[in-house]
Amino acid sequence: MRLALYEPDIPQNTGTLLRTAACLGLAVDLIEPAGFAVTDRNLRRAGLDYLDAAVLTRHSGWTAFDAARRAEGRRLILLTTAAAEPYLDFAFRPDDVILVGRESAGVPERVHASADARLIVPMRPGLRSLNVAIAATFVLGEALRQTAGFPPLVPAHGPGDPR
Ligand SMILES: C[S@@+](CC[C@H](N)C(=O)[O-])C[C@H]1O[C@@H](n2cnc3c(N)ncnc32)[C@H](O)[C@@H]1O
Repeated sequence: MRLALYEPDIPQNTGTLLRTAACLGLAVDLIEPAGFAVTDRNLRRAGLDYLDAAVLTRHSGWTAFDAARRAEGRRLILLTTAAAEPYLDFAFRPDDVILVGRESAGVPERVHASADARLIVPMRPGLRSLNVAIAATFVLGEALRQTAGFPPLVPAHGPGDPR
């Protein structure tokens, strides 16, 4: 399972997602341009002291990312508020790429059309969207549950250890 971020706008969300992916053992594809300079300094300021544990691949743009994804034979699973299929009804595969859109505008039509599946986290009517990191976390949790992809549990912390 991989997580892909389409032209993210907000470094704090990218930091949250990189940290989440690092903790879950997921690689991240960052599709540029981003709305901020993608530097270690900016990502660390976004709360990511987990950067060393993150597996991050930067792509110069959509075309480069999509070519790499297709070459590896991975399905593209887009999370979008424009979907009709709830994510809980979908059968995930271990090598799927889960793609989230940019905070300001989601993804353009050609990206929408390239996806093998488009999934929604159901919401109450009249409300626009979830925070991108929250939406991704719902779906990654289900995808990892279905594919038995969570990291094995080992006793890592004592009660007084830093988290
Ligand atoms: C803040 S939302 C973008 C809203 C944007 N106005 C749009 O039209 O897509 C950022 C990203 O979070 C994800 N997202 C947010 N809420 C979602 C939901 N309920 N179901 C699926 N994805 C969601 C999508 O990937 C979306 O592109």
